[in-house]
Amino acid sequence: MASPHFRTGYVAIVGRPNVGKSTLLNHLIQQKISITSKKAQTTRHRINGILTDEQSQFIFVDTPGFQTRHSSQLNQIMNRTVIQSIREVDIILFVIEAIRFDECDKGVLKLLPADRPVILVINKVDQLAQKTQLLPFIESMAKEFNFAGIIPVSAARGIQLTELIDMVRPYLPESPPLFGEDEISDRSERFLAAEMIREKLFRLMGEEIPYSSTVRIDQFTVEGNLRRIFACILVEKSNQKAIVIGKNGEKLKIIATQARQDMEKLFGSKVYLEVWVKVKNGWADDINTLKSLGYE
Ligand SMILES: Nc1nc2c(ncn2[C@@H]2O[C@H](COP(=O)(O)OP(=O)(O)OP(=O)(O)O)[C@@H](O)[C@H]2O)c(=O)[nH]1
Repeated sequence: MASPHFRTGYVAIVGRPNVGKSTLLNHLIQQKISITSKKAQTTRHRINGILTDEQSQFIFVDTPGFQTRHSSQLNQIMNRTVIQSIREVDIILFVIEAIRFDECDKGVLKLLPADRPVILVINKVDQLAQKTQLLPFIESMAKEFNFAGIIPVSAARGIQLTELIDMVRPYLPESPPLFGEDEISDRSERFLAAEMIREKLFRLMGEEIPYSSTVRIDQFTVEGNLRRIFACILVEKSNQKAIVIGKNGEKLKIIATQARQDMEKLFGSKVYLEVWVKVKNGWADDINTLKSLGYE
């Protein structure tokens, strides 16, 4: 039974691409749901990760990085999703890198609502050569915005994450938990399967493949302890198709094998996975295609 003072609320994690939002979410909820890679802009959908302890339930809304360089429909939709998800939360974690506050960070900060508590999370402190640089940076950041709190962390190393959780807790409204103990994501398995493939794609391809490549699940069936999944990687150009497939299909085989192994762990079942690669010209600017792929 939840205590009468149990707290439950929504927490948004925002910040420009590559500051470590996905890493932070993963470490906070101790589960591999959101996707991280060296490539910016891998998180495209809103993902809810949930952390429940004895006193509270934190429902995290992971948001895509803001895009300022490109102006395709996809980026506009992504920015809209960010703003939308911020409106629905109780508290915002604004993530930046130690000790950097650039124009892109400023742009993100400007979009945050003034009527919501914002905690400044200064990530990657493990990378700091001189820890003495931190205090003056914190002082200068305190002048930029009326933050509810400022905390240096390392998401990757798990430094100060308990302290961050304790800082967030008082801002959640008193309420019983909204999700069951073992629910870690409200995203469907279908979506998570696509994310697994996409992560492998970006990890293996790096800069060779544009971030606008995407994964579509054509068929997802559960047959006893087997999930049968047919997926399709959509690329923009035929030369990219050849790159993804690789010589004798080797690259694609690695992507599919690694994705299948991750899925088997996540779903706790056997997975039969087939992955195809298709060229979809100019899909990033085709609003109807975006909608059919599940972008809001
Ligand atoms: N050294 C160090 N690296 C980190 C830390 N947190 C994240 N990183 C790295 O920073 C890179 C970007 O991390 P992500 O979690 O993908 O960043 P993101 O903000 O979610 O990026 P987008 O999805 O593009 O918006 C990855 O290579 C992470 O391993 C940290 O605390 N220390």
